[in-house]
Amino acid sequence: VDQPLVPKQFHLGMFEIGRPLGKGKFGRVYLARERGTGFICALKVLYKSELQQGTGVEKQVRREIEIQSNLRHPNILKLYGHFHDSKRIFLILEFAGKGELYKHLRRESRFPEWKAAQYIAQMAAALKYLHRKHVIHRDIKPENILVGIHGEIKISDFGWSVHAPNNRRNTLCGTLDYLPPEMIKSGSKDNWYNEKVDLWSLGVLMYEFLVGEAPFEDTPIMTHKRIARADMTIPEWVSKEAKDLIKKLLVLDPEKRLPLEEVQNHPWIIKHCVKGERATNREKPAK
Ligand SMILES: Cc1cc(NC(=O)CCC(=O)c2ccc(F)c(C(F)(F)F)c2)ccc1-c1nn(C(C)C)c2ncnc(N)c12
Repeated sequence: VDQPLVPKQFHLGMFEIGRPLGKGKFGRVYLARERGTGFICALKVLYKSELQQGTGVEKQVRREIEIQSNLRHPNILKLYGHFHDSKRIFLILEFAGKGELYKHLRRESRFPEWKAAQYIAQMAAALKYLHRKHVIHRDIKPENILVGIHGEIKISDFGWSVHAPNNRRNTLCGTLDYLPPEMIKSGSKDNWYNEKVDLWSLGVLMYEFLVGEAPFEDTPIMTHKRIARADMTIPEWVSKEAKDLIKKLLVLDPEKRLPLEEVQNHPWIIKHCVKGERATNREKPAK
């Protein structure tokens, strides 16, 4: 694939800044076009003052950029490069033409099984790629997923949370819904660095795609309790194949969760994602 944004040294003058796309997690995001090639991208502006000061973070930022720059997968938001001035860090990222997945989910309230299956298949492929590179996402949720111009999903903010200054704040303030049992139980944290945490969150994501709300959604205290017991009910109108896959991912013992290869070969995925006669009829013709 030709890499349009090749130069190692970027600077602000190289870009025409377009409309603001919104506020991202750490900064403002603008549509931008690289003057030379006309390449469209998303430019994220972060204020150094907002990133925790102190040497630790600078190192982490560099490591984060290092990890993200050499990841290349169709379902992972590409970081093309970065540059900074005295006050700001600029990230040049892939433009996701259809914006935030969670907005689509809220608007449609829940996804039909064929669409949910396609998204979960893409997530499994992206997570398999990340895990092969020893990157654990640890923050899989609809808010961290964008949609590309062709409807394909793009995971972002990956690895970022593994290296993020895991001050309890951003873990506690964010939703508990997606945290696996091993991350809410106190005690040994070594399970936090096991990639199986992403399998649990994939199960939570699949449930939320199909049902429109997270499986353990409740008051924080109750969510905590219900996650620790994997206490959820799946509505009877969910297909039995989908129920089967959810139950094989939302398993308390990390070692017993269905591996990504088997997720990709699960009957529910095969039924909806294999092109041609076996795929069930869909609203949209197969691309
Ligand atoms: C631009 C954009 C970026 C991201 N993800 C990230 O930036 C991850 C964090 C990161 O890569 C990172 C890497 C190194 C590093 F040092 C730091 C640090 F420490 F400095 F913070 C952070 C997620 C989404 C969007 C986004 N947002 N939008 C609109 C919906 C607002 C969009 N609409 C269309 N296309 C889009 N791409 C977006």
